[in-house]
Amino acid sequence: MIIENTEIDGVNIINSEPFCDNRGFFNRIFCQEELREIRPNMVIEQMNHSMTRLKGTVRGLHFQYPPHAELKIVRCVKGSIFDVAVDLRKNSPTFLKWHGEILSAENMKAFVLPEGCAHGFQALEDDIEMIYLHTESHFKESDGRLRYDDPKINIKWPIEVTIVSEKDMSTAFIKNDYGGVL
Ligand SMILES: Cc1cn([C@H]2C[C@H](O)[C@@H](COP(=O)(O)OP(=O)(O)O[C@H]3O[C@@H](C)C(=O)[C@@H](O)[C@H]3O)O2)c(=O)[nH]c1=O
Repeated sequence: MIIENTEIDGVNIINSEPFCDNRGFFNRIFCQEELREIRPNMVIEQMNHSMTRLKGTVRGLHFQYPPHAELKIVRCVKGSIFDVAVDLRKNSPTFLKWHGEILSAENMKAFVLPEGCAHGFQALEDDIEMIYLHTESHFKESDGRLRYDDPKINIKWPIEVTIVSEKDMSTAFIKNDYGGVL
């Protein structure tokens, strides 16, 4: 696994080389030892799988508030997506900045989002599938959301937005005195 940094501290890309032969491939998704430089002794509490039917659909932006703030590692295992991290750590030099990356079943990249960053993505084709690894379980009461189209973040989604869930559409826009998450 080769770990790349981005302009947002703690937001990393993990590149991996699959073992290929005439049967297909074998690829490592998580290795505590190899990811030690990101987080020593990382404990994965939950793993989730989602499918998104329609190209252009946006899910997000989501995070969990403390005490259940979590690190997430996400991969696209079918199709391709535009994946986004937004920095919500108020003392960070990149507060409210975002980083986007194309993840696909083909490029096998994983995106690491640390505690205090929101996550969202857009399906770049129909029937995409995502795998998530989480260092915290899901806590409904710690659910945090931002609008995918918040002008204070101004994410440039690559294609026309087709579907957004009702819950995500009913999220409030950021106020002027927004204090962040961490
Ligand atoms: C996120 C989540 C949802 N759920 C339930 C709640 C709800 O009834 C149903 C669907 O939830 P949502 O509509 O929030 O699903 P979705 O919009 O796909 O939420 C996901 O979005 C992306 C961007 C992320 O980063 C993920 O961590 C997750 O928040 O699944 C769980 O049981 N466990 C979970 O970890």
